[in-house]
Amino acid sequence: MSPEPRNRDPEYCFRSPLEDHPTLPNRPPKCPWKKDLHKTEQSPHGKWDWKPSDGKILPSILKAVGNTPLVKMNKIPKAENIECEIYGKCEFMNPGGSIKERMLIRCIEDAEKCGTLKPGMTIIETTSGNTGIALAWVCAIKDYKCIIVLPDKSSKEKEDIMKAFGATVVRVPMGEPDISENGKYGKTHYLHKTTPNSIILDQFSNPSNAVAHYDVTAEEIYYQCDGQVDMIVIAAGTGGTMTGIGRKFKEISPNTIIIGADPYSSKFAQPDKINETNVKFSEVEGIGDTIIPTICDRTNIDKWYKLYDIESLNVARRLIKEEGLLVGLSSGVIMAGALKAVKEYNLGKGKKVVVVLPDGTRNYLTKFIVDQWMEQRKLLPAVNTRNHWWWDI
Ligand SMILES: N[C@@H](CCSC[C@H](N)C(=O)O)C(=O)O
Repeated sequence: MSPEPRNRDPEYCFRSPLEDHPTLPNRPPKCPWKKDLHKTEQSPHGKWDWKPSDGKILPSILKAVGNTPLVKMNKIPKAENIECEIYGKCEFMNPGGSIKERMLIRCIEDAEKCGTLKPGMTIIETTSGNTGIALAWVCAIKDYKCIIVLPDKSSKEKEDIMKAFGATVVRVPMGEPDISENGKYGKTHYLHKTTPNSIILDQFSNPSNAVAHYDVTAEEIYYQCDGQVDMIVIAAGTGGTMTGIGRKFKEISPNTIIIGADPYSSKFAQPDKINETNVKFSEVEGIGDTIIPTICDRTNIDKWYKLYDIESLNVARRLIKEEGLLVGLSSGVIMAGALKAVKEYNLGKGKKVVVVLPDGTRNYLTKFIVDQWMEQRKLLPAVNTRNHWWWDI
């Protein structure tokens, strides 16, 4: 199905381009991928020796990554008068709990092959959490040291999981300019400069991120749907999933409609004017940004939808309550975008829609699943269940 790829030669070895001063990871990409490249010459991507589990005993938990279930949704489509099939790609069922694991293993293995990552080194990364969990998890298994730079918006649940794997977690405040001393990229840069024998994998610029989804996640979806995928709905944080899945599908299934879902306050969506809003903050973690990371290729997105937290978080709660899918915040954005898209595109009986569900409820046990948390943020109407006389004063 896919073209035979080139061998990964040293010129493709990625090094985070650290200068003396921190810079934003939104440099122009160097990847030569173009829509019809695979028809004329070999893919620029290296082939990954990735073997999915055969269902027998695994040599380590790392081999349990991927092959996540694709699950039919039943009640939500019915309640919304939607006739097409909607399937959730359950990335929260990866062993570390998110979509970040294939790509993290790929980044590590590529760095090991290139010799930029050697035994005993310390890996430093800034993350909204899921990449950090995946990294801390792989480091625990492979005996690397790990320092995670985590914005204070990210949940305590995520921090605790990383610490359980043995990572050091350094919190940075929101609102600091990203490349300032206390900003997420500035702090990461400083820690790298001052930690001997350290490396930054740089998920925002590292092509191995997108290529993992191109080589594996996209192929899984195509296989699970027997080659009929009419629509895929995804979001972007680094843009790795979007780039990898988008590029592979434009090659193997060019009629698949690719939809991007983006929370208000983020600036990924196109055209730019649909991002215009007074909303400055979203509770959603892990997707959305105001810079477009180096690896993010938005050219394969056919249409973007913007979502408010009130709709996304309530849809995330419905995914749990009505479909039994223990999803996280960003899944609500993507599913809310999917509901709008299938209606607007008028997808009828027999059409197949895949909604990528990036992480799970475990990361947000104190957040959107708690009624009071939702009510405090006016995301759910506050109900006077105790009949307080002063309620409406
Ligand atoms: N700009 C956002 C999202 C970054 S994407 C990171 C990725 N999802 C991760 O798990 O690290 C932010 O910084 O919060």
